[in-house]
Amino acid sequence: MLLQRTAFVTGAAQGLGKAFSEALLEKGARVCLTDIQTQKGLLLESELQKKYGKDKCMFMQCDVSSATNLRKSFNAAVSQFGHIDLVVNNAGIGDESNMEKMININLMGAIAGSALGVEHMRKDKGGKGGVVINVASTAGLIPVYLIPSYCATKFGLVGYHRSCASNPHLKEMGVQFGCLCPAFTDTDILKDVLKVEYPEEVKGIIQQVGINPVERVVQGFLQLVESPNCNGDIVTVSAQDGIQYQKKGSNKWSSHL
Ligand SMILES: NC(=O)C1=CN([C@@H]2O[C@H](COP(=O)(O)OP(=O)(O)OC[C@H]3O[C@@H](n4cnc5c(N)ncnc54)[C@H](O)[C@@H]3O)[C@@H](O)[C@H]2O)C=CC1
Ligand SMILES: CC/C=C\C[C@H](O)/C=C/C=C\C=C\C=C\C(=O)[C@@H](O)C/C=C\CCC(=O)O
Repeated sequence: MLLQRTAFVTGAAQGLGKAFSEALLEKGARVCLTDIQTQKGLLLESELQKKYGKDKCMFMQCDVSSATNLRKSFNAAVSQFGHIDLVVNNAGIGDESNMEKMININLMGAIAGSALGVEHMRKDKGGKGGVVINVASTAGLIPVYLIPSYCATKFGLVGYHRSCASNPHLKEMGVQFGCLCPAFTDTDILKDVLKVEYPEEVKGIIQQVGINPVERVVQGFLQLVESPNCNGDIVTVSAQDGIQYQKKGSNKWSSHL
């Protein structure tokens, strides 16, 4: 299913973005890795090119909070690979002390990435169709009083996902929107969550909720992108409940798609 597909992944230098990219390469896809961290990204590019082949991946420095930067990176990826058919808007931060920056990256960056994805992929304007995956969070589905601004960005992103997925013109565009909502996962972003006003309370919640291993989130991600029809779907991944799906238009969660 992923063989011959070409993905554009933001925030791919480490954490979940790196793990999603490696999983896609493992399945035979080509990946344009992008991140604001140039050195880490270039090191990863060389490591992955050795493992999967030079023509399988490339790294581009890209700050998702700059629409111009994102557009240039999309164009470079298309020049290199010919087309893009999977966009993974994954870049994100958890800095409650800098609300504006967080909105620009977590929400505006994902919206800009989604819009560019649609522009490049839509069949009715010469594209080949494809899928946009927005990486939100369970903190985009349930309120968490300790991280309200982060929640606002992720609730916003879930709302954007649901709205885009309900566009009746998507069929002629050949584009689908899927949304991944992990709960706490073992990556560097968890360091940010401990910088909030009541870190002990966050630790208490994390202790109750548990921490996902990255591999479990990758499993949820792959199930979403490999689904023949993921449009409007939301996949949550948590240490407590594992992988759960909500199909478009349903308010029920189930353990299979
Ligand atoms: N780890 C967790 O507990 C959870 C994470 N998420 C989401 O998963 C996504 C990935 O985060 P993690 O891998 O966990 O964290 P991470 O901190 O390990 O990775 C985030 C990546 O985004 C990049 N990034 C930051 N600002 C950027 C910008 N302006 N432009 C481009 N790239 C930028 C960073 O350089 C880094 O490589 C984020 O959207 C996060 O909100 C969602 C739910 C749970
Ligand atoms: C700066 C943010 C960085 C990472 C956050 C990440 O995106 C993940 C957040 C995920 C989940 C948060 C869950 C929070 C849950 C709650 O606050 C409570 O509603 C649940 C409290 C206890 C759970 C025990 C129970 O199920 O009853």
